Amino acid sequence: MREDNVARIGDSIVREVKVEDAIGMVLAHDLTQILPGTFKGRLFRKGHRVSAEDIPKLKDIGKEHLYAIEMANTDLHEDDAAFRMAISLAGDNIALSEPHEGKVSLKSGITGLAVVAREVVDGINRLGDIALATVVNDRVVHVGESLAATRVIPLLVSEAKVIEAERIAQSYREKNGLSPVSVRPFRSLRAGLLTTGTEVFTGRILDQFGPVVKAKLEALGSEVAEQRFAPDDRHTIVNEIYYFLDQGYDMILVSGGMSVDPDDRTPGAIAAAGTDIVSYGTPMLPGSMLLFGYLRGIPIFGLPGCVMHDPYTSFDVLLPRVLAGDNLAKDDIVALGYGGLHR
Ligand SMILES: Nc1nc2c(c(=O)[nH]1)N[C@H]1C(S)=C(S)[C@@H](COP(=O)(O)OP(=O)(O)OC[C@H]3O[C@@H](n4cnc5c(N)ncnc54)[C@H](O)[C@@H]3O)O[C@H]1N2
Ligand code: MOO
Repeated sequence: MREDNVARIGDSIVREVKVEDAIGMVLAHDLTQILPGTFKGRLFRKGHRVSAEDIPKLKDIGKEHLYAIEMANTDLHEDDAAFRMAISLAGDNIALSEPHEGKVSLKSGITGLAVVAREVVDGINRLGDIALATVVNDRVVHVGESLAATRVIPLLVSEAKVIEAERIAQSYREKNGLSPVSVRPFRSLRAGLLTTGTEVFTGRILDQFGPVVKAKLEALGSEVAEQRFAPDDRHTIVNEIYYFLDQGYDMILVSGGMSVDPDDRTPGAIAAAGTDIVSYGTPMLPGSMLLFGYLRGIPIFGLPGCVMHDPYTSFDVLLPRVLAGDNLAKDDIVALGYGGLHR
Protein backbone atom coordinates (compact mmCIF):
# COMPACT_ATOMS: atom_id res chain seq x y z
CA MET A 1 0.00 0.00 0.00
CA ARG A 2 1.59 3.27 -1.10
CA GLU A 3 0.75 6.20 1.14
CA ASP A 4 1.02 9.89 0.39
CA ASN A 5 -0.13 12.98 2.29
CA VAL A 6 -0.33 12.58 6.02
CA ALA A 7 -2.45 15.13 7.88
CA ARG A 8 -4.13 15.70 11.22
CA ILE A 9 -7.81 16.07 12.00
CA GLY A 10 -8.13 16.99 15.64
CA ASP A 11 -5.45 14.96 17.42
CA SER A 12 -5.79 12.06 14.99
CA ILE A 13 -3.56 11.22 12.05
CA VAL A 14 -5.13 10.61 8.66
CA ARG A 15 -3.37 9.31 5.59
CA GLU A 16 -4.68 9.81 2.08
CA VAL A 17 -4.46 6.57 0.16
CA LYS A 18 -5.02 6.47 -3.62
CA VAL A 19 -8.12 4.43 -4.38
CA GLU A 20 -6.06 2.13 -6.63
CA ASP A 21 -3.94 1.29 -3.58
CA ALA A 22 -6.90 0.94 -1.24
CA ILE A 23 -8.05 -2.62 -2.03
CA GLY A 24 -8.63 -4.38 1.28
CA MET A 25 -8.91 -1.12 3.20
CA VAL A 26 -11.91 -0.51 5.47
CA LEU A 27 -13.84 2.72 4.79
CA ALA A 28 -13.64 5.22 7.64
CA HIS A 29 -16.97 6.92 6.85
CA ASP A 30 -20.06 6.65 4.63
CA LEU A 31 -19.53 7.78 1.03
CA THR A 32 -22.34 9.69 -0.68
CA GLN A 33 -23.49 9.62 -4.29
CA ILE A 34 -25.61 12.43 -5.70
CA LEU A 35 -27.41 11.99 -9.04
CA PRO A 36 -29.42 15.22 -9.32
CA GLY A 37 -33.14 14.58 -9.51
CA THR A 38 -32.67 10.82 -9.07
CA PHE A 39 -30.67 9.83 -6.04
CA LYS A 40 -28.82 11.22 -3.04
CA GLY A 41 -27.60 8.76 -0.50
CA ARG A 42 -25.03 6.38 0.79
CA LEU A 43 -23.16 4.49 -1.95
CA PHE A 44 -20.71 2.85 0.47
CA ARG A 45 -21.17 2.29 4.17
CA LYS A 46 -18.60 3.02 6.85
CA GLY A 47 -16.81 -0.28 7.55
CA HIS A 48 -17.10 -1.53 3.96
CA ARG A 49 -13.94 -3.31 2.77
CA VAL A 50 -12.82 -1.90 -0.58
CA SER A 51 -12.61 -4.44 -3.44
CA ALA A 52 -11.25 -4.14 -6.99
CA GLU A 53 -14.80 -3.70 -8.45
CA ASP A 54 -15.36 -0.69 -6.20
CA ILE A 55 -12.59 1.37 -7.76
CA PRO A 56 -14.48 2.62 -10.88
CA LYS A 57 -17.54 3.40 -8.68
CA LEU A 58 -15.37 5.40 -6.28
CA LYS A 59 -13.90 7.33 -9.23
CA ASP A 60 -17.43 7.97 -10.59
CA ILE A 61 -18.31 9.82 -7.37
CA GLY A 62 -15.11 11.81 -7.50
CA LYS A 63 -12.98 9.88 -5.03
CA GLU A 64 -9.30 9.67 -5.98
CA HIS A 65 -8.19 9.12 -2.35
CA LEU A 66 -9.53 7.51 0.80
CA TYR A 67 -8.59 8.13 4.41
CA ALA A 68 -6.76 5.66 6.59
CA ILE A 69 -7.20 6.91 10.15
CA GLU A 70 -5.19 6.51 13.30
CA MET A 71 -7.70 7.80 15.83
CA ALA A 72 -6.45 9.63 18.88
CA ASN A 73 -8.40 8.64 21.99
CA THR A 74 -9.33 12.32 22.54
CA ASP A 75 -11.29 12.41 19.24
CA LEU A 76 -14.62 10.93 18.19
CA HIS A 77 -15.69 9.73 14.76
CA GLU A 78 -18.52 11.82 13.23
CA ASP A 79 -21.06 8.99 13.63
CA ASP A 80 -20.24 8.39 17.30
CA ALA A 81 -20.25 12.10 18.12
CA ALA A 82 -23.61 12.66 16.38
CA PHE A 83 -25.06 9.67 18.22
CA ARG A 84 -23.86 10.82 21.65
CA MET A 85 -25.32 14.29 21.09
CA ALA A 86 -28.63 12.80 19.97
CA ILE A 87 -28.82 10.61 23.09
CA SER A 88 -28.13 13.59 25.33
CA LEU A 89 -30.98 15.62 23.75
CA ALA A 90 -33.68 12.97 23.39
CA GLY A 91 -36.61 12.84 25.80
CA ASP A 92 -40.12 11.39 25.87
CA ASN A 93 -41.52 9.82 22.70
CA ILE A 94 -38.31 10.21 20.72
CA ALA A 95 -36.62 7.46 18.71
CA LEU A 96 -33.12 7.80 17.25
CA SER A 97 -32.14 6.85 13.72
CA GLU A 98 -28.92 5.01 13.04
CA PRO A 99 -25.98 7.25 12.18
CA HIS A 100 -26.06 7.90 8.45
CA GLU A 101 -23.37 9.93 6.68
CA GLY A 102 -22.46 11.43 10.04
CA LYS A 103 -26.05 12.38 10.88
CA VAL A 104 -28.44 11.10 13.57
CA SER A 105 -32.14 12.06 13.45
CA LEU A 106 -34.46 12.39 16.46
CA LYS A 107 -37.88 11.18 15.32
CA SER A 108 -41.27 11.29 16.93
CA GLY A 109 -42.80 8.04 18.16
CA ILE A 110 -46.30 9.58 18.38
CA THR A 111 -48.53 12.31 16.97
CA GLY A 112 -47.98 15.17 19.39
CA LEU A 113 -46.50 18.59 20.02
CA ALA A 114 -42.76 19.11 19.53
CA VAL A 115 -40.78 20.42 22.47
CA VAL A 116 -37.54 22.00 21.25
CA ALA A 117 -35.57 24.15 23.68
CA ARG A 118 -34.19 27.01 21.63
CA GLU A 119 -31.53 27.98 24.21
CA VAL A 120 -30.05 24.46 23.96
CA VAL A 121 -30.09 24.50 20.16
CA ASP A 122 -28.36 27.89 20.05
CA GLY A 123 -25.91 26.92 22.79
CA ILE A 124 -24.80 23.78 20.96
CA ASN A 125 -24.55 25.50 17.59
CA ARG A 126 -22.38 28.20 19.15
CA LEU A 127 -19.71 25.57 19.96
CA GLY A 128 -18.67 25.20 16.31
CA ASP A 129 -17.78 21.98 14.44
CA ILE A 130 -21.11 20.43 15.48
CA ALA A 131 -24.52 21.19 14.05
CA LEU A 132 -27.99 20.72 15.49
CA ALA A 133 -30.94 21.53 13.21
CA THR A 134 -34.49 21.31 14.53
CA VAL A 135 -38.13 22.15 13.81
CA VAL A 136 -39.62 25.00 15.84
CA ASN A 137 -41.09 24.51 19.30
CA ASP A 138 -44.84 23.70 19.54
CA ARG A 139 -45.11 22.26 16.06
CA VAL A 140 -47.35 19.25 15.47
CA VAL A 141 -45.30 16.16 14.57
CA HIS A 142 -46.45 12.74 13.46
CA VAL A 143 -45.05 9.24 13.93
CA GLY A 144 -41.66 8.92 12.24
CA GLU A 145 -41.29 12.65 11.58
CA SER A 146 -37.90 14.18 12.43
CA LEU A 147 -37.77 16.92 15.07
CA ALA A 148 -34.03 17.34 15.10
CA ALA A 149 -30.83 16.08 13.52
CA THR A 150 -27.29 16.20 14.85
CA ARG A 151 -24.25 16.29 12.65
CA VAL A 152 -20.53 16.86 13.07
CA ILE A 153 -18.89 19.09 10.46
CA PRO A 154 -15.34 17.57 10.33
CA LEU A 155 -14.88 13.81 10.02
CA LEU A 156 -13.41 13.68 13.52
CA VAL A 157 -14.19 15.98 16.41
CA SER A 158 -12.63 16.51 19.78
CA GLU A 159 -14.55 14.57 22.43
CA ALA A 160 -14.35 17.65 24.66
CA LYS A 161 -16.72 19.45 22.32
CA VAL A 162 -19.27 16.65 22.51
CA ILE A 163 -18.95 16.60 26.30
CA GLU A 164 -19.73 20.34 26.28
CA ALA A 165 -22.85 19.72 24.14
CA GLU A 166 -23.91 16.98 26.56
CA ARG A 167 -23.38 19.36 29.49
CA ILE A 168 -25.63 22.01 27.87
CA ALA A 169 -28.38 19.43 27.35
CA GLN A 170 -28.00 18.02 30.87
CA SER A 171 -28.07 21.41 32.55
CA TYR A 172 -31.32 22.26 30.72
CA ARG A 173 -32.78 18.94 31.87
CA GLU A 174 -31.86 19.60 35.49
CA LYS A 175 -33.24 23.13 35.43
CA ASN A 176 -36.49 22.37 33.60
CA GLY A 177 -37.22 18.76 34.51
CA LEU A 178 -37.57 17.80 30.85
CA SER A 179 -35.35 16.96 27.92
CA PRO A 180 -34.48 19.57 25.31
CA VAL A 181 -36.09 17.56 22.48
CA SER A 182 -39.25 15.58 23.18
CA VAL A 183 -42.87 15.20 22.09
CA ARG A 184 -45.90 15.92 24.29
CA PRO A 185 -48.89 13.66 23.71
CA PHE A 186 -52.35 15.05 22.98
CA ARG A 187 -55.31 14.56 25.30
CA SER A 188 -58.36 13.07 23.65
CA LEU A 189 -61.13 15.66 24.06
CA ARG A 190 -64.84 15.56 23.21
CA ALA A 191 -66.01 18.85 21.76
CA GLY A 192 -69.39 20.42 21.09
CA LEU A 193 -69.54 22.32 17.78
CA LEU A 194 -72.16 25.04 17.35
CA THR A 195 -72.45 26.18 13.76
CA THR A 196 -74.02 29.61 13.48
CA GLY A 197 -75.41 31.34 10.40
CA THR A 198 -79.03 31.83 9.44
CA GLU A 199 -78.21 30.81 5.86
CA VAL A 200 -77.02 27.40 7.13
CA PHE A 201 -79.67 27.02 9.85
CA THR A 202 -82.52 27.51 7.38
CA GLY A 203 -80.99 25.12 4.84
CA ARG A 204 -80.36 27.87 2.30
CA ILE A 205 -76.76 26.60 2.00
CA LEU A 206 -75.09 23.35 3.01
CA ASP A 207 -72.87 23.30 6.12
CA GLN A 208 -69.20 23.04 5.24
CA PHE A 209 -67.76 23.86 8.67
CA GLY A 210 -68.72 20.56 10.33
CA PRO A 211 -66.68 18.22 8.10
CA VAL A 212 -63.57 20.43 8.26
CA VAL A 213 -63.58 20.82 12.05
CA LYS A 214 -64.34 17.12 12.60
CA ALA A 215 -61.39 16.13 10.41
CA LYS A 216 -59.04 18.54 12.21
CA LEU A 217 -59.96 17.15 15.63
CA GLU A 218 -59.83 13.53 14.53
CA ALA A 219 -56.37 13.99 13.00
CA LEU A 220 -55.13 14.86 16.51
CA GLY A 221 -57.02 12.13 18.34
CA SER A 222 -60.05 14.14 19.54
CA GLU A 223 -63.63 14.29 18.29
CA VAL A 224 -66.66 16.49 17.68
CA ALA A 225 -69.09 14.65 19.95
CA GLU A 226 -72.09 16.71 18.81
CA GLN A 227 -72.75 19.40 16.23
CA ARG A 228 -75.73 21.75 16.57
CA PHE A 229 -76.94 24.69 14.49
CA ALA A 230 -78.13 28.19 15.38
CA PRO A 231 -79.34 31.24 13.42
CA ASP A 232 -77.55 34.59 13.84
CA ASP A 233 -79.33 35.28 17.12
CA ARG A 234 -77.42 36.05 20.29
CA HIS A 235 -79.92 34.44 22.72
CA THR A 236 -80.06 31.20 20.80
CA ILE A 237 -76.26 31.04 20.57
CA VAL A 238 -75.88 31.64 24.35
CA ASN A 239 -78.46 28.93 25.13
CA GLU A 240 -76.74 26.43 22.83
CA ILE A 241 -73.39 27.16 24.53
CA TYR A 242 -75.05 26.38 27.92
CA TYR A 243 -76.49 23.20 26.45
CA PHE A 244 -72.91 22.08 25.57
CA LEU A 245 -71.71 22.95 29.08
CA ASP A 246 -74.52 20.80 30.53
CA GLN A 247 -73.44 17.89 28.36
CA GLY A 248 -70.00 18.04 30.02
CA TYR A 249 -68.00 18.38 26.81
CA ASP A 250 -64.29 19.17 27.23
CA MET A 251 -64.21 21.98 24.66
CA ILE A 252 -66.72 24.24 22.90
CA LEU A 253 -66.34 25.45 19.31
CA VAL A 254 -68.62 28.08 17.75
CA SER A 255 -68.28 28.62 14.00
CA GLY A 256 -69.17 31.62 11.84
CA GLY A 257 -70.37 35.15 12.53
CA MET A 258 -66.96 36.26 13.84
CA SER A 259 -66.42 39.33 11.71
CA VAL A 260 -67.69 42.90 11.48
CA ASP A 261 -71.16 42.61 9.96
CA PRO A 262 -74.32 43.40 11.93
CA ASP A 263 -75.29 39.72 11.62
CA ASP A 264 -72.01 38.57 13.20
CA ARG A 265 -73.34 37.70 16.67
CA THR A 266 -70.84 35.07 17.83
CA PRO A 267 -68.24 37.13 19.78
CA GLY A 268 -71.03 38.95 21.65
CA ALA A 269 -72.78 35.69 22.49
CA ILE A 270 -69.58 34.01 23.72
CA ALA A 271 -68.93 37.03 25.97
CA ALA A 272 -72.56 37.13 27.16
CA ALA A 273 -72.32 33.47 28.18
CA GLY A 274 -69.74 34.54 30.78
CA THR A 275 -66.53 33.55 29.02
CA ASP A 276 -63.18 34.83 30.28
CA ILE A 277 -61.96 36.00 26.91
CA VAL A 278 -58.20 35.54 26.52
CA SER A 279 -58.31 37.23 23.12
CA TYR A 280 -60.78 38.21 20.45
CA GLY A 281 -58.51 38.86 17.51
CA THR A 282 -55.39 36.82 16.85
CA PRO A 283 -52.31 38.27 15.14
CA MET A 284 -52.09 35.57 12.51
CA LEU A 285 -53.38 35.50 8.94
CA PRO A 286 -55.47 33.59 8.16
CA GLY A 287 -57.32 33.32 11.43
CA SER A 288 -57.22 36.92 12.65
CA MET A 289 -60.90 36.94 13.69
CA LEU A 290 -60.50 33.92 15.98
CA LEU A 291 -61.62 34.21 19.61
CA PHE A 292 -60.22 32.12 22.44
CA GLY A 293 -61.30 32.00 26.06
CA TYR A 294 -62.37 29.82 28.98
CA LEU A 295 -65.95 29.30 30.11
CA ARG A 296 -66.08 27.71 33.58
CA GLY A 297 -62.59 26.37 32.84
CA ILE A 298 -63.63 24.84 29.50
CA PRO A 299 -61.68 26.11 26.46
CA ILE A 300 -63.99 27.85 23.99
CA PHE A 301 -63.13 28.96 20.46
CA GLY A 302 -64.97 31.32 18.13
CA LEU A 303 -63.95 30.11 14.67
CA PRO A 304 -64.01 32.56 11.75
CA GLY A 305 -65.01 31.56 8.23
CA CYS A 306 -61.41 31.09 7.09
CA VAL A 307 -61.05 27.94 9.25
CA MET A 308 -63.52 26.28 6.87
CA HIS A 309 -61.58 27.49 3.84
CA ASP A 310 -57.84 27.80 4.60
CA PRO A 311 -55.86 24.66 5.46
CA TYR A 312 -53.64 26.42 8.06
CA THR A 313 -55.02 29.11 10.35
CA SER A 314 -54.59 30.26 13.96
CA PHE A 315 -56.94 27.39 14.91
CA ASP A 316 -54.30 24.90 13.66
CA VAL A 317 -51.75 26.53 15.99
CA LEU A 318 -53.92 26.93 19.11
CA LEU A 319 -55.95 23.69 18.98
CA PRO A 320 -52.82 21.49 19.39
CA ARG A 321 -51.66 23.64 22.31
CA VAL A 322 -55.01 23.10 24.05
CA LEU A 323 -54.90 19.37 23.31
CA ALA A 324 -51.38 19.17 24.77
CA GLY A 325 -52.80 20.61 28.00
CA ASP A 326 -51.51 24.18 27.81
CA ASN A 327 -53.41 26.90 29.63
CA LEU A 328 -53.28 29.68 27.06
CA ALA A 329 -52.74 33.26 28.17
CA LYS A 330 -52.68 36.56 26.33
CA ASP A 331 -48.91 36.33 25.70
CA ASP A 332 -49.36 33.03 23.85
CA ILE A 333 -51.69 34.85 21.45
CA VAL A 334 -49.41 37.90 21.19
CA ALA A 335 -46.49 35.66 20.20
CA LEU A 336 -48.32 34.39 17.09
CA GLY A 337 -47.87 37.63 15.15
CA TYR A 338 -44.15 37.34 14.51
CA GLY A 339 -43.93 34.76 11.71
CA GLY A 340 -47.71 34.53 11.65
CA LEU A 341 -48.32 35.80 8.14
CA HIS A 342 -49.34 32.76 6.12
CA ARG A 343 -51.47 34.46 3.49
N1 LIG B 1 -64.86 44.43 6.31
C1 LIG B 1 -64.32 43.35 6.82
N2 LIG B 1 -64.59 42.18 6.23
C2 LIG B 1 -64.06 41.03 6.72
C3 LIG B 1 -63.21 41.06 7.84
C4 LIG B 1 -62.98 42.31 8.45
O1 LIG B 1 -62.28 42.38 9.49
N3 LIG B 1 -63.54 43.42 7.91
N4 LIG B 1 -62.66 39.89 8.28
C5 LIG B 1 -62.53 38.84 7.29
C6 LIG B 1 -62.15 37.58 7.89
S1 LIG B 1 -60.56 37.55 8.47
C7 LIG B 1 -62.95 36.45 7.86
S2 LIG B 1 -62.28 34.96 8.36
C8 LIG B 1 -64.26 36.51 7.25
C9 LIG B 1 -65.35 35.60 7.83
O2 LIG B 1 -65.69 35.86 9.06
P1 LIG B 1 -67.02 35.26 9.73
O3 LIG B 1 -66.59 34.25 10.75
O4 LIG B 1 -67.81 36.39 10.21
O5 LIG B 1 -67.80 34.45 8.62
P2 LIG B 1 -69.34 34.62 8.15
O6 LIG B 1 -69.60 36.04 7.85
O7 LIG B 1 -70.19 33.95 9.13
O8 LIG B 1 -69.30 33.79 6.81
C10 LIG B 1 -68.47 34.10 5.75
C11 LIG B 1 -68.89 33.27 4.54
O9 LIG B 1 -68.84 31.88 4.84
C12 LIG B 1 -70.12 31.28 4.72
N5 LIG B 1 -70.34 30.30 5.82
C13 LIG B 1 -70.30 30.57 7.13
N6 LIG B 1 -70.56 29.47 7.83
C14 LIG B 1 -70.73 28.48 6.94
C15 LIG B 1 -70.99 27.09 7.06
N7 LIG B 1 -71.14 26.48 8.25
N8 LIG B 1 -71.09 26.37 5.92
C16 LIG B 1 -70.95 26.94 4.71
N9 LIG B 1 -70.70 28.26 4.54
C17 LIG B 1 -70.59 29.00 5.64
C18 LIG B 1 -71.11 32.41 4.81
O10 LIG B 1 -72.32 32.09 4.20
C19 LIG B 1 -70.35 33.54 4.14
O11 LIG B 1 -70.46 33.42 2.73
O12 LIG B 1 -64.70 37.82 7.17
C20 LIG B 1 -63.77 38.64 6.45
N10 LIG B 1 -64.34 39.87 6.08
O1 MOO C 1 -60.17 35.24 10.59
MO1 MOO C 1 -59.75 35.62 8.87
O2 MOO C 1 -58.97 34.63 9.09
O3 MOO C 1 -57.96 36.35 9.14
O4 MOO C 1 -59.33 34.93 7.29
